[in-house]
Order: sequence, then C-alpha cells, then structure tokens
Amino acid sequence: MSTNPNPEDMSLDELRDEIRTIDREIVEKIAQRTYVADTIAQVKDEKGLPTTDEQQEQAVMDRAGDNAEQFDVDENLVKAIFRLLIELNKVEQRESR
Ligand SMILES: O=C(O)C(=O)C[C@]1(C(=O)O)C=C[C@@H](O)C=C1
Repeated sequence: MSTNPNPEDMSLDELRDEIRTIDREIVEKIAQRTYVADTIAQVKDEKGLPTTDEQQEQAVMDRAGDNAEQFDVDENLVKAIFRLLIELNKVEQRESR
C-alpha cells in the first residue's frame, strides 16, 4: 500500500474539497434565508397577515425558474428545492408565531 496518493486521487480529493466548501455555503445561505423569513413572520404577525402568501410563493418559484435557466441547470429540480425551502420557512414561521 502506497502512502502517496496518485495524481488522479489528489484531484478527486481537491474536487471533493471544493464540493465540501460549496455544501457549507449552501447550508449557510439556507440559514440566512430562514432567518429573513423569521423576521418576515414577525412583520406579518404585527400586521395581522397570514403566514402563507401564494402570490409571493409564485414570484419566488418564477424567479427560481428564471435563475435555473440563466445558470443552465434543470428548472424542475431547482423549483423542487425552492418548494422545499418555502415549506421549511412556513414550518419555522408557524412555530415562531
Ligand atoms: O415572503 C414571504 O411572505 C415569506 O414568508 C417567505 C416565503 C418564502 O420562503 O419565500 C415563505 C412563505 C410565504 O408563503 C411566501 C414566501
């Protein structure tokens, strides 16, 4: 067994390091988005507005589709992720109200 990784393994490790960093950033962004939504929940509470805003959800989904197209990633998969993010926020918002 060699202790020196071959160049191919090294580059695989480097690529996985890159993914590890990106994965952390994704979770950080999800946390930031959830934090903003918590603040939105407080504003809605003060104004007596319901948690769900279907028009806003549609705008978020439309934007997700546009961004997916712009970055050339699968629109349906990106939209599925945003649907989950919205549901996550609604669960959090309902818990905090
Ligand atoms: O914009 C809002 O009103 C939010 O609460 C945020 C958000 C979202 O996650 O994008 C979540 C729930 C609403 O139904 C609409 C949008």
